Amino acid sequence: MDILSQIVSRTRDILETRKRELPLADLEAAARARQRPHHALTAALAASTDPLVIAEFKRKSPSRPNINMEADPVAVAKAYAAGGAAAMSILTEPDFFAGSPDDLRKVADAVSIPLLRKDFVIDRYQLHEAKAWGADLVLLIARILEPSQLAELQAEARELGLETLCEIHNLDEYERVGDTPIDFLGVNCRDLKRFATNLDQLIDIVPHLPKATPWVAESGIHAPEDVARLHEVGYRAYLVGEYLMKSPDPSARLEELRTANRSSTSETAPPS
Ligand SMILES: O=C(O)c1ccccc1NCC(=O)[C@H](O)[C@H](O)COP(=O)(O)O
Repeated sequence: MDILSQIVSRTRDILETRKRELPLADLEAAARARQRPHHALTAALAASTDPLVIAEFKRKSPSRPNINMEADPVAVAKAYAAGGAAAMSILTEPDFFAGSPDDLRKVADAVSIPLLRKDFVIDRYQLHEAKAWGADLVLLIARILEPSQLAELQAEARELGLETLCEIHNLDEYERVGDTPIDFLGVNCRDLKRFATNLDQLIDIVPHLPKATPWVAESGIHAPEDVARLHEVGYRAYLVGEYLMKSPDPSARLEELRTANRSSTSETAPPS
């Protein structure tokens, strides 16, 4: 079984338990009771043509067993907000990423930037969890969803007032998205068989990407030059985890990433 299948299988087990402990009706009531105002990443996108950094909180991952196990989500969130993060991504998957719902809940109470629940969403129950825990956006991974399921989750997310980042790794996965009206298209350049990242792949796929949906470059971004290169070919946002989580000064590194286009020598403007 590949790593994504293992994670999805574990996610199904976790969900079964959670649904028993908190039925959907009670979860919906908790989501309605949450007072946090909505923070839209689409609004940040409309307000600026500079690179938007979606800064990720991630203690570990299958490819990196120890990124920053001691990190405090609220301290990291405040550093990211101070560095000008357009949004923050928070892993809530417990077993493979050492994330938790509490990480998201605490951050939601501490900062006023859009928050992405980064998890392996396969069921509408998880959208309601995301809402109840304070998220503004959810990740939908094309490879683990049937096209019809993707469309249904997208529609329900929208009803709940959640924006969606739909992730693909290649063109076959993009086919699965079809006409589903996602808010952001993420291209993840991590090959989950070898765990290697390859930014060239993000560039090679560009001619095939839709012009009308903003693109998010995901994984393997470790320098302002990476952002500048991807910005030149039309990416608008950058999901960055390990590089920021390992830095002793994430605010400063983030600021360099989000202004990377200003030091770029190229005159090429990203497509609008
Ligand atoms: O990172 C992994 O090892 C991984 C394994 C299986 C599924 C997903 C995985 N990563 C999730 C991500 O997409 C990254 O956390 C995100 O793109 C940030 O990447 P990076 O900046 O390279 O930490």
